[in-house]
Amino acid sequence: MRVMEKASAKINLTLDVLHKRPDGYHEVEMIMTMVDLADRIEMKELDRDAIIISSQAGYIPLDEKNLAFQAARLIKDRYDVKQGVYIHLDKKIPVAAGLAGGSSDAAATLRGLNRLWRLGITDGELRTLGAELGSDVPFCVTGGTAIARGRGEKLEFIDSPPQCWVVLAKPPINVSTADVYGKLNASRIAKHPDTAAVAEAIRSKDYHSLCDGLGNVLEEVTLSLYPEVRQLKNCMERLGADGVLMSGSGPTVFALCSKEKKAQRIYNGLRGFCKEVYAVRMLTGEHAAP
Ligand SMILES: C[C@@](CO)(OP(=O)(O)O)[C@H](O)COP(=O)(O)OP(=O)(O)OC[C@H]1O[C@@H](n2ccc(N)nc2=O)[C@H](O)[C@@H]1O
Ligand SMILES: Nc1ncnc2c1ncn2[C@@H]1O[C@H](COP(=O)(O)OP(=O)(O)O)[C@@H](O)[C@H]1O
Repeated sequence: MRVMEKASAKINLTLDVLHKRPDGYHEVEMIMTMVDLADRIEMKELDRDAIIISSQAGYIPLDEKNLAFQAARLIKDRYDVKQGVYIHLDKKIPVAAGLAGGSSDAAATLRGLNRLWRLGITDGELRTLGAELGSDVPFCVTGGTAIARGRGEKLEFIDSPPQCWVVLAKPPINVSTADVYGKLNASRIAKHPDTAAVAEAIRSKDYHSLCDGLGNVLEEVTLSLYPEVRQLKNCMERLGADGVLMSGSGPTVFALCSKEKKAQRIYNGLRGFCKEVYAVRMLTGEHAAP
């Protein structure tokens, strides 16, 4: 038997940090949504009890450091599955980019193995399992659009944003999420985004208020460490984007555009000095699941 799963990338439309917690994590409030850029995960039964990972991408770990491996091991241990699995990751989402590529692969692996091994685990239980693998994994299990709280695992699902183009650009630097959170002074954040206002803009399909409300408190850390991320933001603004923001801990920056022509112009304008540029659609309505 063989199953395939799609693992979509997420962007953060808002990302606020309320305070640092005693366990070292940060209490967040953020709006996450999926975009049409995805890895494909193939899972096949193995005739021996092992987890084998392969990928066409040369730059991700293929051992127990891979989040898909960790997801497979977790579900095997928790449900006492004696069968092995071969997992192939067709990577399209840039790595260590702020787009939750690894988290989405882990979530897709949980969904896929639940089907492959007919375990009958509910979506809610898969999200709870996912939280053991990483803060973004529960959202990636279900996809769509959600306000995430806690360390990211407490989810309130909301409507999809209005349909638009999303141009993503990742500068050639690697940013560590732990490092960015570690350098944030949570008690001295200059400007907090208004997540409730952005959620209301989404509910009322008010695209312009959505663009005006974009905000991410981690930008102040990543932009000060890597001036090229600020340059990229400025460049997207000059090229006429309706709204521009860094996703997650970065370094990927995204531009929202309602018009395809404008998205194309931004895409072409960025290609000159950034290798990893994508123009994709926001995933909305029935397409919003990963
Ligand atoms: C910043 C965000 C926004 O969506 O995304 P990315 O930039 O990773 O895509 C997430 O909060 C990242 O989630 P994720 O990448 O799953 O983080 P985890 O593996 O759980 O944690 C990595 C490290 O980040 C820090 N961390 C993470 C989440 C959180 N709420 N507070 C934290 O302080 C901790 O130092 C932790 O050790
Ligand atoms: N399946 C995977 N795909 C991508 N990266 C992975 C995967 N498994 C583990 N990693 C590791 O996780 C780290 C974060 O990757 P990723 O999830 O792409 O970043 P982000 O959380 O910033 O979006 C990288 O250092 C990468 O080596």
